[in-house]
Amino acid sequence: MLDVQSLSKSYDTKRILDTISFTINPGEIVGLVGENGAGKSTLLHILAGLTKLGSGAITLNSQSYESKPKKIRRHIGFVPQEIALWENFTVKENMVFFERLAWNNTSKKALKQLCSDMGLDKWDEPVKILSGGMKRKLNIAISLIHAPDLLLLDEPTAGIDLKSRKEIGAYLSNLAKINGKMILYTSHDMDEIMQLCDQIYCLGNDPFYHQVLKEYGQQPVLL
Ligand SMILES: Nc1ncnc2c1ncn2[C@@H]1O[C@H](COP(=O)(O)OP(=O)(O)OP(=O)(O)O)[C@@H](O)[C@H]1O
Repeated sequence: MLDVQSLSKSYDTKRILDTISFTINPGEIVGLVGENGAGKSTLLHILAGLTKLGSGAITLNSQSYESKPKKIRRHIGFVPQEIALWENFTVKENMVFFERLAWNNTSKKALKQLCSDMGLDKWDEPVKILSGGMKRKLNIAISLIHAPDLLLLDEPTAGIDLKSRKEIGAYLSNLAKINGKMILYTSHDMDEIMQLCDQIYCLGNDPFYHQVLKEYGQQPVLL
């Protein structure tokens, strides 16, 4: 379980996250919504161990971020908003490159299977010729190489077509429901969030988002 208690974060004097608390259970997909600048990426970066928290406490499977940061990092997969791939390398070369940086050893066969499970079958093609949707899928596949328990996705379907969105959604659903992963997901697409997520949290005080959530039949859970 991911347990976030009274987490706050400021940049200079600007308070971005203000004593937020929530949990994510194994098998659960949580959607995070909110206006631009509400702090969604900041929260994901803190949970990925890339940005220091200001105050509060976070534990993953009962281990504290503060006392076991390196150990915790092994159990987290993070897909940033920006696609981060080697454009001149093939899909296979990207997977092998990132596998070497991972903590566990994964065979090429298993890496290829990871890609094809996600509907990415261009194993020997250079990344630069892939569509945006395929690049997104590869980014997600890379984040899963070390078999993390917690997967953090920052707008993983931004700018991609409906079919790829559906494929990614189905894949993430299986990861949660069959493999028991915890998934935290940001998106500006409310339909997608509604379809995919078991729980929706709203960051920030913009009444527009509270209203939209109500229109979708959701009592907004405000962080
Ligand atoms: N490294 C930083 N230094 C100072 N301010 C920052 C830094 N990173 C983010 N911010 C500020 O923190 C606030 C929250 O940014 P963040 O990117 O987390 O929002 P967001 O909800 O992810 O927005 P979007 O929906 O546009 O991606 C913004 O005002 C941003 O300018």
